[in-house]
Amino acid sequence: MNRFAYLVFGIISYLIFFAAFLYFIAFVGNFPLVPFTVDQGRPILPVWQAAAIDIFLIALFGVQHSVMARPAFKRAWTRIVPEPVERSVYVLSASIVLMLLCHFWHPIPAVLWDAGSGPLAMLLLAIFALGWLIVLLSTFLISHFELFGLKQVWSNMLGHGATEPVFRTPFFYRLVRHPLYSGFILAFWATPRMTVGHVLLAVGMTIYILIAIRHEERDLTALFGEKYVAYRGRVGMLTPRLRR
Ligand SMILES: C[S@@+](CC[C@H](N)C(=O)[O-])C[C@H]1O[C@@H](n2cnc3c(N)ncnc32)[C@H](O)[C@@H]1O
Repeated sequence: MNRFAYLVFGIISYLIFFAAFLYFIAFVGNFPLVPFTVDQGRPILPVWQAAAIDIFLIALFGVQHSVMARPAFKRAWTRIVPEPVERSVYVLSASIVLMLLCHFWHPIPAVLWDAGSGPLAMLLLAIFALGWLIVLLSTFLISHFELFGLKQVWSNMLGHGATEPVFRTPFFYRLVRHPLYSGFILAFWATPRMTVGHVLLAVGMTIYILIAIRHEERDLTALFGEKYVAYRGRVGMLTPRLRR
């Protein structure tokens, strides 16, 4: 019974994540498909008031992601939360924090650049789309269903134990160590019309990504040892390394 309940919980968490992810693409891209976007929806507040709220939301996102992903937190947390659903609880928490960010975000409308609607704007939109595509593809390259907790609840349903983490370097991962984060950075920065609010989101998320990489690489080095150290030595972090 528990196994089935965990599986249902895992599937529901995954579906909520997917809806939040699609919403977030529309939010960053300012698509009028959703009520709140980075530049539209909430009333315009004085700049410092809006900036304080937005920075708090980015920090909340960063803290949730960083703290709940650490091995020490997971060890303590799985004394309360059953191990098979630990990742699904993480995914659900991350989705809730992402939706809070989208819902309470306050635009700061001053424009920093505007490429209009010509070829440059098209190019920036294409880079934006490419960024999200890289994010999605990267999740499949390192194991989409494990990253989002479905593999864990399914293995548990079949009565298998937890699987050991596997070090993978397919495709993009041969060029850069963090393609998923590179994709996010492209998606945050590539916009035909950059406002102060949007640049705050892009800067905040880029800082978060740089901090996340530090923590993630420390954990990966502890987990995979020399193999990861060698990989780090030969492959660039967010952009391919130019050979001499
Ligand atoms: C949100 S994903 C981001 C992956 C990577 N940082 C990127 O930007 O493509 C984070 C998870 O991927 C795992 N991970 C990162 N690089 C990996 C690799 N080369 N092989 C297997 N797992 C990896 C980390 O341990 C972590 O659980």
